[in-house]
Amino acid sequence: MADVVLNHISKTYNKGEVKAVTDVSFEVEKGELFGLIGPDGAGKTSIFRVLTTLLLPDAGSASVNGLDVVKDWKAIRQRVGYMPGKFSLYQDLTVEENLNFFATVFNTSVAENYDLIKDIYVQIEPFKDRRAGKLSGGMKQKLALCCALIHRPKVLFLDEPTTGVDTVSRKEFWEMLKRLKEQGITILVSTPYMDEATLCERIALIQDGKILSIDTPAQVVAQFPKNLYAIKSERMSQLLRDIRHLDYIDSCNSFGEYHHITFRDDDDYEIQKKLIADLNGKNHAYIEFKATPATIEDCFIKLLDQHE
Ligand SMILES: Nc1ncnc2c1ncn2[C@@H]1O[C@H](COP(=O)(O)OP(=O)(O)OP(=O)(O)O)[C@@H](O)[C@H]1O
Repeated sequence: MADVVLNHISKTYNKGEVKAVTDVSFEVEKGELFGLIGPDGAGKTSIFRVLTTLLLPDAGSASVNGLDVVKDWKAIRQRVGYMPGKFSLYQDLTVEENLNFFATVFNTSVAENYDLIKDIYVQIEPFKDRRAGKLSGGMKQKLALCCALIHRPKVLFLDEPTTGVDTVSRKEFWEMLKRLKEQGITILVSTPYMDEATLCERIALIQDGKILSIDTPAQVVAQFPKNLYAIKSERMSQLLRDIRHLDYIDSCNSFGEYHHITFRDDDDYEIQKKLIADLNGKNHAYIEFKATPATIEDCFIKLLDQHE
C-alpha cells in the first residue's frame, strides 16, 4: 500500500467561501520523493495540514503509513516528521536546546537517533550554542529538518523548505533529501520553485486547490504538446506585446532572458521567417530565435491555459 493516500480531499475556509483544496487525489509510494509544485495560495499547506492531522478535511479521506488521518491522528503524529513552511523552531532556544526539546516531546533522545541526522547536524554543530532566531536562513532550515527527523519518522512532510534560502543552501538541501530517501523515508515536499520539480521522482502540479497533472518530471515535460521556441531582442517588453498580437502565435511568455513561444498551427521554416520579418517590420533589432526544450514551468503555464 502507498505510504500517503489522498482520496478526493476537499478543504474550504470561511464557511465554504474560500475553496483551498478541491477534490484532490494522489498517492505517494513508500520510499518515494514526491513533489507538490505550485505557486503561493495553491493549497499546498492545507494539504500538508490535513495529512499531518492538524486540519480536518471537509470531504474525502486520506491515510498516512496505512493510518487514517481522522481516526488514527494520534498514531500518525508519532510516525511523521513535519517541517512547516513558516519557521517552526523556538527562536529563544539554542540549536542544541531546540533539538533536545523535539527529541523529548517524542519520548526519545538525540543520541538514539543521531545516525539519521548526523550528516545534517555536523553542518550546524559549530553553532550549537547560538539561539535559533540568530541563525541564517540555510542554518534554520537545517535545524528544522533535524528537529523533524529526530524521532525517526516513516514519512517526512516538508512544506516549502527552500523558500527564502540561498541557491547554494537550496542545492545542499536537495542533496540531503536524496540521502534521506536512500534510508527508506517517504518524502512529500512542496515548492513554488519549478526548477526543483526535476529533483523529485514524481510531481503533482497544483493551482487554485486543483491538481493539473501528476507524473514523473520527464513525462510531464514529454507531454508538452507543441514545439517550443525562445526569442529575444533589444526591447523585450515591446517584443512580448508585439508577438502576442500576431494571429499565428499560440502563446508567448517571459522566461528568464528570453520569451518562450509556440505557433498556432504549423511552425515550419516559412512561418518562422515570417515572424522574424514581421518583427523587423516593427523595428525589433538583434533578434535571436532558436528552438528550446520545454521545462516544467512551460508545462505548468500550458496546463493553466488549458484549464481556463
Ligand atoms: N485559515 C485560513 N482561513 C482562510 N483562508 C485560508 C486559510 N488558510 C489558507 N487560506 C486560503 O486558502 C488558499 C490555499 O492556501 P494554502 O496556504 O493551503 O496554499 P499554499 O499553496 O500553501 O500557499 P502559501 O505558500 O501561500 O501558504 C489560499 O487562498 C489561502 O489564502
